[in-house]
Amino acid sequence: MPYAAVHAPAATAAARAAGLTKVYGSGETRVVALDAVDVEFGRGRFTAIMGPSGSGKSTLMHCMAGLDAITSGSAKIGEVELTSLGDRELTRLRRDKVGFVFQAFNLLPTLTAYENITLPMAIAGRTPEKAWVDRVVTTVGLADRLGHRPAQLSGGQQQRVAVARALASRPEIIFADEPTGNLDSRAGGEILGFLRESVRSLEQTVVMVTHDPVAASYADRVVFLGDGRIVDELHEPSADAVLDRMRQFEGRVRTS
Ligand SMILES: Nc1ncnc2c1ncn2[C@@H]1O[C@H](COP(=O)(O)OP(=O)(O)OP(=O)(O)O)[C@@H](O)[C@H]1O
Repeated sequence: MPYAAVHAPAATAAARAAGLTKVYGSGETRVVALDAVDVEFGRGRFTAIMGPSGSGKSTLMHCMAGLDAITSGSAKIGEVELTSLGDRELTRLRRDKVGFVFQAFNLLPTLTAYENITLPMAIAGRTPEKAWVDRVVTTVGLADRLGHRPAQLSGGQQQRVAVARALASRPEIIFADEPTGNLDSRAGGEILGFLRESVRSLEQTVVMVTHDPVAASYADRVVFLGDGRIVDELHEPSADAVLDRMRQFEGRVRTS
C-alpha cells in the first residue's frame, strides 16, 4: 500500500486528537490528565472510552467536545480545529455540531418531552427538521410519550428524551458520559440499544465514556486510557473480552 494510504488520517473521522495534552494546575498540584493523546473517532461509529478512575476519560471527552481548553496539541471536530476558536465560536460549534448525553438527564420539568427534545434548536433559532425529529423519536421509542412532562416518565424514558434531544439537531458527533449510570440494567440496556440503533440506522457518531464492560460491548470499538494515555483498543468487543482486558490492566498496575 502506498505510504499516503497507510499514514493519511482517515477522511471519515468525525473527531480527531493529535498530541492532545491537558495539564491541570501548576507546581505541586500539577496533574497531566492527558499526555499527548492521538485518537480518531470514526464517522458513523460507536466508540466507548474506558479506563480506571482518574485515567483521563472525562477530560478527553470534555476537550474533544470543546467544553475544556486543551494545553497543547490538536483537537478537531470534522475539519474544525477547536484550538483556533474563540469562546463564542466554540459555543456555536457545540450547539450546532455536538450532542451531549449525561448521567443526569438534565430535562426541564415544565416542558413536555417534545419541547425538551427541540429546546436546543429553539434556543438557536432553528426550525426542527420534522422528518428527522420524527425518525429520532421513533428510533428511541417515544412517539406515544411526546406530550408527557419528565415527572410523568420513568428514568429510562427520561434518558430516551435526553438521547433524542442530543440527536435532534443531527450533530456531527454525540458525546455520552456514563449515560446509563442512573438506570437499572434493563433501562440501561434499552438506552444502549437506542444509541447503537442511532449509529446503525441514523448514521450518527457516538463516543461514550463508561465503566461498564456490558455497556462497552454495544460499541464498535473500545479505547482504553491509562494515566492519560491510550494504552489499548478492542474492536467488536464482547463484554467478556472487555472485562479480561480491564483485569490485565489492573494486574499490570498492581505489579508495576
Ligand atoms: N478541574 C480539575 N482540576 C484539577 N485536576 C483535575 C481536574 N479535572 C480532572 N483532574 C485530574 O485529571 C485526572 C483525570 O481526571 P478525569 O476526570 O478525566 O478521569 P476519569 O478517567 O474520567 O475518572 P473517573 O472514572 O473517576 O470519572 C485526574 O487525576 C483528576 O484528578
